[in-house]
Amino acid sequence: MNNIEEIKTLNPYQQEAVLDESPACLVNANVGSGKTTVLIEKVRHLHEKKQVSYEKMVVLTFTNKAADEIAERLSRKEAELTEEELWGFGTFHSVALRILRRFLPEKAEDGTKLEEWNREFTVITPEDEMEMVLAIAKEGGYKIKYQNRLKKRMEEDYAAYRKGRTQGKYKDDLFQIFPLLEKAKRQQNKMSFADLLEEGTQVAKEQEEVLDLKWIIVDEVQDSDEKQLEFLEALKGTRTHFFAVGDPNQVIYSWRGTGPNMFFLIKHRFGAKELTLPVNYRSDEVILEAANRFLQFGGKIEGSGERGEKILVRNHYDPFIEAEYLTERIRELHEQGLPYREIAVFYRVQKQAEILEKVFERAELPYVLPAKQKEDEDPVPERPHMIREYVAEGKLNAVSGEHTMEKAADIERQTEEEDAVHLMTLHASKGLEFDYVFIVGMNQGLIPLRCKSIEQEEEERRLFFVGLTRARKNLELSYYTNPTIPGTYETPSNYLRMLPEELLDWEEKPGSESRKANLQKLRKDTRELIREKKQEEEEQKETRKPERKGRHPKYGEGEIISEDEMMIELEFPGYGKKQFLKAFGEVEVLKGL
Ligand SMILES: Nc1ncnc2c1ncn2[C@@H]1O[C@H](COP(=O)(O)OP(=O)(O)OP(=O)(O)O)[C@@H](O)[C@H]1O
Repeated sequence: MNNIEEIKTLNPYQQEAVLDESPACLVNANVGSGKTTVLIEKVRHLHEKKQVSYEKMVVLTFTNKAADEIAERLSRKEAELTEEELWGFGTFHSVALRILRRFLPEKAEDGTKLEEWNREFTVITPEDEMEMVLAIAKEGGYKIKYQNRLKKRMEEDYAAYRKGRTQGKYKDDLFQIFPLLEKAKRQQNKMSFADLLEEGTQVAKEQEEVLDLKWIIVDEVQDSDEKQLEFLEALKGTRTHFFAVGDPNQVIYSWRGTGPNMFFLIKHRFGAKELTLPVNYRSDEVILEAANRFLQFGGKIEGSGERGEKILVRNHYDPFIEAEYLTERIRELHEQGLPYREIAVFYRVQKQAEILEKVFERAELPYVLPAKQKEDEDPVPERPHMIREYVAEGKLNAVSGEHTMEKAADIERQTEEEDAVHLMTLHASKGLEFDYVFIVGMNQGLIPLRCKSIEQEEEERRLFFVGLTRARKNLELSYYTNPTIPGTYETPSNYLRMLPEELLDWEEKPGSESRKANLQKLRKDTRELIREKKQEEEEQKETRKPERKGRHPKYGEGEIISEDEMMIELEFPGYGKKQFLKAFGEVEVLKGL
């Protein structure tokens, strides 16, 4: 299908977005409304109909996976597309990196070390940067307090230093080390992720005329932070068109400068016209009605009108029992014809995967985890979200900073081919879709996590919204009676109560009717237990032998505790238990007492 035919299959809102040519346009899109579809069709339309060459476009995505998907779809139509042509297609960091590789000075031929970066720089991870700080401290005899928390301190304090702060809250030498670190990174030609973006912004500003971009297109713009915004502004010349799609309801990485407001900030910064994509093509009405309860911006999400099945809510004793249940349930679904790859299990914290993995492995149930998912999706949201794109896909090579399109496509194909259940955190589920979605651990204190602020609470709600809206047809939510993750309450999540009851098939619901019934049963059982116990005591009284006593010439009177043909044992006040051979006849058994 050529681009014109494909545009005809789009709905009028999508078509308007694809064809829009205003200098700046922001598409406020609902979840699952075809953002990716629009973005790809727009790029193709500009190229095929408007003769804009790919080199004059920058198409920024939030993950390498999304960038690869676009590049792959374009390559399918135009086999001879080169990586050079698509230099501007990628994440913010990878595009910044390519700009730097192109425009930074070349390495000095005579090998003299420069005080500035050259284009052969290597990219370092936050861990590498921390090692550099420790080396500088050791060499110069600088003091750093709380070294076990250095990584976190670096994130906060180094960012603050870059903004001009000269002293941190602890009385040590960390802020004196920062200028030395800056110098060392340049001398050693090493760049961190933050350097990539900052330096890339600088160079883009200087080279704006050379780049001469016709279009900047941004996906998931709601997740951009201040630094990324600066990069966009640096790239944009006076004649560059700006087109971005995003959904303020899906902001889930807001701890570093991003926030639901970013979407509206961008609109004003770029003086953008606003378009909408209201129709969700992904999920059935039951799922959308549930999702509507968690919508923070905009009106209702419109859907296809297909009703769908009720959302199952299930209670399991603990994560282990739950994992066993999931194994059986997933097997059952698979036997009914659902491919494993259409089933996903989402959880709030990475640790929850351990039990699932163990049980699935033992049961030989095929499953996959995201390529490289780790601490950045921890419950405590405090990592720079630029790391997310690096870690989420694991494709940005930390040394060269490059990722090849072929390799990425290979990885993609492999995952596509594998028929396996997807296990992932709610964070990692963003942008994906599955027929059947399980969200486990729906206990208060886990989903949502305990929050310290209203902003965090709102973000937790958006995160759950993202999770819910990944499902096309079926959703199953579950909570534990006996949760094992610290900080989790035994009560079901308030989010479950926020869902309209008529949409739910809630088994063992400890609310209203069944709760009353449970209480009544508990009372009845307890009464029965008490009655049984009393009866037992009565019976024991009846069968108990009357107390028997004996007398010993030395120890006096005592109680007979036990006796057989040979021995007799008595307990004497003040002397304790004593045993005697009956044959010696020392004990006189007292009758009738
Ligand atoms: N015009 C259309 N007709 C039919 N199906 C469509 C149309 N547009 C998009 N879709 C389908 O709807 C689903 C969601 O589309 P897409 O993934 O592009 O949405 P999205 O807005 O990027 O989602 P998210 O908000 O989760 O990031 C996909 O399965 C896509 O194929």
